[in-house]
Amino acid sequence: MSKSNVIKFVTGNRNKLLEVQKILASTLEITPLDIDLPEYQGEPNEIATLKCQAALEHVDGPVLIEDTSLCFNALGGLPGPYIKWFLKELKPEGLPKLLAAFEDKTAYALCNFAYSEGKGQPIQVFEGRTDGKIVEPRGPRTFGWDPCFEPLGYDQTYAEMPSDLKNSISHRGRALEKLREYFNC
Ligand SMILES: O=c1nc[nH]c2c1ncn2[C@H]1C[C@H](O)[C@@H](COP(=O)(O)OP(=O)(O)OP(=O)(O)O)O1
Ligand SMILES: [Mg+2]
Repeated sequence: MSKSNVIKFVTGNRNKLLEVQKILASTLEITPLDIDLPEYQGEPNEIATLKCQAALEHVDGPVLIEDTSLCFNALGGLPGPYIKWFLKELKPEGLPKLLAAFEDKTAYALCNFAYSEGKGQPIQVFEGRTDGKIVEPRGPRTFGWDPCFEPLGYDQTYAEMPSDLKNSISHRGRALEKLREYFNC
């Protein structure tokens, strides 16, 4: 157990952490805690709540977690929160193949942050969504499915964009806008 008043952001994903730190910059102080939390099933907001409850078992004090989904409209929103396993097995080039039989290539990225001041305290969820489409991978393969996701209104994939542009329109950036509103910062 680590006790502190600063918010512990619990994630096993370094790229997420880097984006969150860059987006929040000096507005909200977070310190990372590298723990692989369980991968739950359910609706994205339920998953975020369960993940936050699990994180509260590791930390004494304020906790922040997030869970990310990539939802294909032609597949009724799947893979959704299970995108991690699809990406692991299929790699980015496999994702557009899932939609080969469909004309509709549209998709949306969802990010659900969950925050609690501590064990026994309420859990607040903040959701951000960015609509786009699934394309053949383009750009650096630095972060997950970024090369396959082209946000609506742009001709670059997330991977091809400068990070400031991605962060200004991304599912994660939009969810963190709500978190900042909540904290008034
Ligand atoms: O902006 C993103 N751009 C591209 N790929 C992304 C992004 N955000 C998450 N991803 C990937 C990571 C993981 O393969 C899956 C989400 O799964 P998710 O459980 O939320 O992430 P994770 O297990 O890597 O880290 P964590 O320890 O915070 O749960 O999509
Ligand atoms: Mg995870």
